[in-house]
Amino acid sequence: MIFTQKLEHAWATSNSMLMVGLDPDPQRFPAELQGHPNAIFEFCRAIVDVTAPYACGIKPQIAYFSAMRAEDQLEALCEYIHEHHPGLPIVLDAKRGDIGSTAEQYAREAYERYQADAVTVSPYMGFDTIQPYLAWNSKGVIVLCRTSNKGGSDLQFIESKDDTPLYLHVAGLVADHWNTNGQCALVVGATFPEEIARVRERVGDMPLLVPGIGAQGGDIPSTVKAGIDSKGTGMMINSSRAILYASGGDDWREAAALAARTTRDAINAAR
Ligand SMILES: O=c1ccn([C@@H]2O[C@H](COP(=O)(O)O)[C@@H](O)[C@H]2O)c(=O)[nH]1
Repeated sequence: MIFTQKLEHAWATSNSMLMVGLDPDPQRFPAELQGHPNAIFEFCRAIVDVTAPYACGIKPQIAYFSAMRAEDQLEALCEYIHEHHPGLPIVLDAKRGDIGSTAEQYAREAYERYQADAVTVSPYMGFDTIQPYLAWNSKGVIVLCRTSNKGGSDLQFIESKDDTPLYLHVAGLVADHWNTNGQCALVVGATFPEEIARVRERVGDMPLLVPGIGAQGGDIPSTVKAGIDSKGTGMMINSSRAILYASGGDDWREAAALAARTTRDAINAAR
């Protein structure tokens, strides 16, 4: 199944637009996992198992694994998700961007090594750096557009051709020229609902990956109202730390499940 079909299926079967982010920080792990040789895998596996019923997908952020020399644990985790939660798309958050020959290797890393359904990429170096990902025509390519951090405005608000801010120019480029096979999605931060609405208006029903609720404080009702598509779905609204570390005590699994369920419900209440 291609990425967008898998995502549409996940939205429908889970009745959820919540994407659970995996940013595993061993210093914040519960006592029972301290010193465990595969602590990152075990922590993430438990989080996936308890939150899967409330999620439309899982987004591991690769830096949290590679910084800890835990790429093997990420590989094992992706295999585990495909085997035990086959309907859940995996979005590898890697924000790659490099010349074509190197991009080919990044694409193999994401889609072959980690078996990701989609990967995040930067548009900064242009179309020839995105093409190697698009060549994997069953996979998703999620392009940074209006990021959730304050400093995103430094570049993304610069006025490009015909006075359009750069983030909207990126949205238009992806919608009109790069998305020939329906594989693309855009990253738009929940911390900027006005820009979410402008991007939605520009790109029609293209899926949006929306980080920035939870720990970054984005408002769920305004995010949903701004980004919902014509079918009443269209968003992967990510929350990582607010779910992963909902409790540092023995009840960490239950607390993560509750945080995921409550977030899913808050998103649905605004649809
Ligand atoms: O614009 C962006 C793009 C990606 N991210 C990533 O999403 C999560 C957010 O984590 P929280 O704990 O929910 O704040 C993290 O992996 C970021 O690298 C983003 O925040 N903003």
